[in-house]
Amino acid sequence: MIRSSTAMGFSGTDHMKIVSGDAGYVLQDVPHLSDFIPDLPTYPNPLQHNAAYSVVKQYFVNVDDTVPQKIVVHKNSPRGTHFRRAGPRQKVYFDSDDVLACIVTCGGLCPGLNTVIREIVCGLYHMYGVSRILGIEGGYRGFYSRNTTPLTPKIVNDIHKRGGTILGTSRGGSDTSKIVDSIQDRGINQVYIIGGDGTQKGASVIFEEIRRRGLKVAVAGIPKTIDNDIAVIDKSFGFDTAVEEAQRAINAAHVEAESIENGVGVVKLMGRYSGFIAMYATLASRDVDCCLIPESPFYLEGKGGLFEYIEKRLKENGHMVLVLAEGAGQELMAESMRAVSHEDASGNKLLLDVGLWISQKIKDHFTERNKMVINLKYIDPTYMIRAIPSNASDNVYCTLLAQSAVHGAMAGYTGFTVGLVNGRHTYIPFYRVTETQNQVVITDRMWARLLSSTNQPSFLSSKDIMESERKEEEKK
Ligand SMILES: Nc1ncnc2c1ncn2[C@@H]1O[C@H](COP(=O)(O)OP(=O)(O)O)[C@@H](O)[C@H]1O
Ligand SMILES: O=P(O)(O)OC[C@H]1O[C@](O)(COP(=O)(O)O)[C@@H](O)[C@@H]1O
Ligand SMILES: [Mg+2]
Repeated sequence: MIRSSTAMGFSGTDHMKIVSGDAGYVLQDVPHLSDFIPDLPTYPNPLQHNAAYSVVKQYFVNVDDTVPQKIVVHKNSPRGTHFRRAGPRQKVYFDSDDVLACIVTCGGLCPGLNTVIREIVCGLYHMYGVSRILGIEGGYRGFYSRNTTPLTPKIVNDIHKRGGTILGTSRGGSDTSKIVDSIQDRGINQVYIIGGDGTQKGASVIFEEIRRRGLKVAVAGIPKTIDNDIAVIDKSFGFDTAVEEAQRAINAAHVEAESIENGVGVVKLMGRYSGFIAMYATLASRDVDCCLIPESPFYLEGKGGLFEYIEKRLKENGHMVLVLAEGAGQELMAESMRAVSHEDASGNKLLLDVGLWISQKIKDHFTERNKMVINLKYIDPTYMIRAIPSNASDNVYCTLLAQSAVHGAMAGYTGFTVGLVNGRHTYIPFYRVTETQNQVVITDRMWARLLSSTNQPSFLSSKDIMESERKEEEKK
């Protein structure tokens, strides 16, 4: 039995809605329009008359269905945190003719953005009969500085075959009250926000302001991050595509390196704070001798250092390939360059180019010491990877995310991000995806698999291991 408990009150940005049950069951629920607007009318879900869906047994999701965050459990361990299962509900809180939806894309590009836009438009239109959908151009600031563009299934028909976002995007410029004024003035009542961690923080404050004003407007986030750095969810869309495309750069580096004497191929991949793309691209390739990520500190000189390892690999194998995430070695580099730190328009730290820096360091080391002649080739495929359309599996994933968002908003849920948790689509409250970042845990099995596949040094002292374990403990 589920006992509705404690923190149903909403306060400031801590709008937590928590339901607890027997055996340590906790549901971190998402807000609903009826939480702050009384006596809202409901309507039967139009899908029940849809020829395709009406024949599906149990098509509508049971209102009590929830998905556990942890699926590995022990006999006596508490059941732990759960999220509301995504999907169509029997009752909806919007009459389709009254819906005016809008879609905005914010932050950096990511393969699959256009697919999500397409499937929100087609989902609203074909499943719910909603035909008034606006595109907000150029990210958050487009709400108040640009005209809107109408979106129909015809207009978005083949956009999933193109990279980028047809709506344009931007960093910075998220003026919450101007955005909500624009939503209110235009009569928009469903807002679909596609973007990364920064965007979801923006979506959360937009939702807060909408709730404060008591507007019947559903706010749904669709998490976008090529870096896979969004917490809670299994994986972000575009990540698979990025790992696949990164193989082309790694292959090129490998071909170059093995064709010349003492060839060293260096490839820099995306990953500001999280090295998932570098880690998975390395594991997939098998041509990589060393992978460096932000989560795992490393050093260059001396015993167990990178230079010693490169020399060893060149002597053993005649060539080597190094893959690094853009956020790797930032502290090491800042120390050696005494660099001043800068930020982009969204407040993200602007990184120094670790690829160029490390390439120069490697060249200097081998030429200055007159150790051996090396031939180093540096490849930075960042924007070539980011700009491609999503692959087949990401296309399917984007479709399901978009449809989950549409079902959630139509059912009156708001202030949520859609996400895959243990293979099931869920609605996650904003605060859970914005409070921490998803990072590679260097004391987990996956990083151990990588170390054993490349045979690179771990560069870790026992102090580093303890520090990593402490950080993980803090997150729990
Ligand atoms: N803490 C925040 N509060 C409100 N808006 C934010 C916040 N952080 C970022 N944003 C806004 O979200 C948008 C995208 O953020 P950015 O960090 O550039 O990309 P991403 O969403 O991909 O992480 C920008 O318009 C930015 O102003
Ligand atoms: O050149 P830009 O647009 O600032 O983007 C660079 C950043 O965008 C990313 O690809 C993704 O970052 P966001 O998720 O914050 O958009 C990072 O890996 C990279 O540091
Ligand atoms: Mg970000």
